[in-house]
Amino acid sequence: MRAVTVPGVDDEWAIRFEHAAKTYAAGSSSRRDAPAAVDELTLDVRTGEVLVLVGPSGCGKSTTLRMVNRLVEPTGGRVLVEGRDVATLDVVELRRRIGYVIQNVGLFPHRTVAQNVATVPRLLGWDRTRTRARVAELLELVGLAPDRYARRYPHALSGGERQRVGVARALATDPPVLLMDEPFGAVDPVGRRRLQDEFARIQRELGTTVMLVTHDIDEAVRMADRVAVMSLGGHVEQLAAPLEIVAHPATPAVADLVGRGRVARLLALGRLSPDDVDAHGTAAPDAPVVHVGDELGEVLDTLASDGVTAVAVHHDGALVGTVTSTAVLAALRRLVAAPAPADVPGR
Ligand SMILES: Nc1ncnc2c1ncn2[C@@H]1O[C@H](COP(=O)(O)OP(=O)(O)OP(=O)(O)O)[C@@H](O)[C@H]1O
Repeated sequence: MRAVTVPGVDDEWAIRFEHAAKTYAAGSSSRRDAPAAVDELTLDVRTGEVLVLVGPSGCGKSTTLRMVNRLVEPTGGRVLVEGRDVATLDVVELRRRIGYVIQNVGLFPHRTVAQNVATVPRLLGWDRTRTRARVAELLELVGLAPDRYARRYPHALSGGERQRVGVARALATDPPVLLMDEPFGAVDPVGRRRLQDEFARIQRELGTTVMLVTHDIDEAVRMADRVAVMSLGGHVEQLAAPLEIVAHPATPAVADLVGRGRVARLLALGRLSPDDVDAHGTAAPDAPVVHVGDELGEVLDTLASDGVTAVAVHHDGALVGTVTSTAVLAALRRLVAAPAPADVPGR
């Protein structure tokens, strides 16, 4: 927990939007303001969580994100980071404390990978030894061997490798907050999945508070601790854990977003629980084994690929029974039927 301690401020959140609003000025041809890109947004991002904003194009996701590092100045309300209203902070200082990763990263083309990653440490006046050590550490962290990559230029990297350099650069000074705008959008689906998994590992390791924007609901439910589904005007339709969003969409707009492919998402998010296990069931001695806590999708895969009716279930190293495909279906139904905990947008 690296939040600045401010008297009277609960440090469980790292970013807070208080009735934050943004109306862009209309073009010169019109005398009227455009409708609000973000209208009265109230939302907390908890310290150490990954909060994903997802929603249709133009609903205000990037505007919301950019109000945090003041690339966009709110026209109403306020945004606080670690207890402080960002409008009161020096913008350069603020941006040094907030990592920012965008699609196509924007690496400096005439600087090497190492020089790109060292951008903020150099601005902060770190000495050469400390900077070099940090660059090597970060490249290792994002899976780019320093001796192979440090001296290369961005044009000699794949899209995925460039994106990794962008993440390393954003993390150079271990910022408490990281903003990511479609960070994996330009990477092919397989590379994208790998980057998402690796980034999740890095985030867990560092405990950074992350706000990530995507229009891809699958990316949202895979990456997020909580998902905020937005509609036009930065309106939060639902704010909840990924499973909750998929199992219990709160509004028709959310239902629409998660509707297609919902069962596949439930299979990826739901876990095998002791309730799904038949304690008296028997499986062939050489039957494959699954574990309590495995993804339901993995369990179903095992059942399907081995052509068996039941597989053995282990829990804490011991055989506890068997599970069948019927039980997996029952588990899915239970997920959808379970009563939804109250979702209060913004908290
Ligand atoms: N600089 C700007 N000047 C005027 N209008 C803008 C500006 N930036 C964004 N907008 C408008 O504000 C609204 C919200 O845009 P924003 O980029 O925040 O949406 P988004 O949800 O991130 O969209 P996308 O998924 O397409 O990137 C849109 O109607 C957009 O046209």
